[in-house]
Amino acid sequence: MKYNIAVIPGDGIGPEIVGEAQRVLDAVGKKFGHEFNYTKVLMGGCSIDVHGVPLTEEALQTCKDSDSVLLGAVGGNVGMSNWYNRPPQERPEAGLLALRKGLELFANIRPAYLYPELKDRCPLRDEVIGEGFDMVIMRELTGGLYFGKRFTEEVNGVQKATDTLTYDENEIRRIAIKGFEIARKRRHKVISVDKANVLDSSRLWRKVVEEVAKEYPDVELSHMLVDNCAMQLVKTPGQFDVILTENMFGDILSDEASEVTGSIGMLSSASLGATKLGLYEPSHGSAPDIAGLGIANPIATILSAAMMLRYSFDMKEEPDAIENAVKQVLADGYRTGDIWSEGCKKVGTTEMGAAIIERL
Ligand SMILES: NC(=O)c1ccc[n+]([C@@H]2O[C@H](COP(=O)([O-])OP(=O)(O)OC[C@H]3O[C@@H](n4cnc5c(N)ncnc54)[C@H](O)[C@@H]3O)[C@@H](O)[C@H]2O)c1
Ligand SMILES: CC(C)[C@H](C(=O)O)[C@@H](O)C(=O)O
Ligand SMILES: [Mg+2]
Repeated sequence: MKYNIAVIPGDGIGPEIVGEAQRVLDAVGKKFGHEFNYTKVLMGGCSIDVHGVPLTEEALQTCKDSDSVLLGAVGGNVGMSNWYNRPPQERPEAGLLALRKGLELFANIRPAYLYPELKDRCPLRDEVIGEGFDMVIMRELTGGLYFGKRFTEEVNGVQKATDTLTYDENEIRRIAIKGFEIARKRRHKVISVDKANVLDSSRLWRKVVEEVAKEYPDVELSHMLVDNCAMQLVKTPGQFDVILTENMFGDILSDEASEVTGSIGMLSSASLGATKLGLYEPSHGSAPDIAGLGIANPIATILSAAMMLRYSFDMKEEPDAIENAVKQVLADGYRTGDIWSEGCKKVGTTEMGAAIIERL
């Protein structure tokens, strides 16, 4: 089969990690007889430098016309046109938000799994980790604060900035359904995270999630306030199976969960909508502090490519093969700097990619 993939290397470490994911996809294609065709798309700071905007209409259209999209990361305080000093809607990150919205990818799946081999990289004590850590954050991705009205004004000589948080019941219902569906394939447990003790949007969230839960009697639902959740993630991480939450809470909690797995360099993600077209990207950013050094961990991006094969292309053996190769590489002691510990082989980005391909 032939598949057309839009590839967005982006900024910072983006091109380095995406390059490894593409090499892994090529190896999978060769092994299983698939053809992956790539179309490179500019998005983020690199697009600002060339086109003056973080995402052009043509770039968005190329993504819409593809079978799936693979993304590295965007942003950073570098670039010819000084990306950081631009207003939010003109910054590299605005390109990413426009892409998610433009492709209507409302469901962001972020799995956080602690490989037994990385237990010593987890900052939590053994008795806290207990049986291990294997959860998924189902994050709403096209609503909430990120897409509300925002403006800065001067009122009576005082600077005032406003961001609004809005959800309607349909937006909540469709992400809740995705959360319960994924829980059905896992340990049948959803913890819905909100701030219903303060926010109207959270009260509606809770009400709609409870309605949806009635259709899933085999899935246990409980609610947790977001501040408590941030604490519980490091106190009793094993209690979580699926966290279902809104956009901003999911952004913050997924970075926290990533550290429990040893490094944000391990956290993959898939963004899905109503069709098979998905966006696959690591949960981390462009890591400007290590860009160009050849030391970034490509595993999150490689695991995101595996998610692409599973969710957009309905493959099974192929993503399993990638995931097993990653497990094997870790068991064989290969580590990039972010997950390295005494006694392991420290490798760079390309060596890690090559070691995974060897084990495919
Ligand atoms: N999806 C995206 O494109 C995305 C996601 C998050 C942040 N960003 C952007 O990235 C820029 C930098 O953001 P930040 O510094 O807050 O977050 P970041 O995730 O880029 O980096 C945080 C820390 O984690 C490390 N890190 C991240 N990925 C790594 C990897 N694969 N291997 C090893 N170490 C890794 C970095 O070196 C850094 O120390 C900002 O402009 C931000 O908006 C983009
Ligand atoms: C870069 C930024 C807009 C993005 C987000 O907040 O969604 C990132 O932090 C992420 O987690 O994918
Ligand atoms: Mg984030």
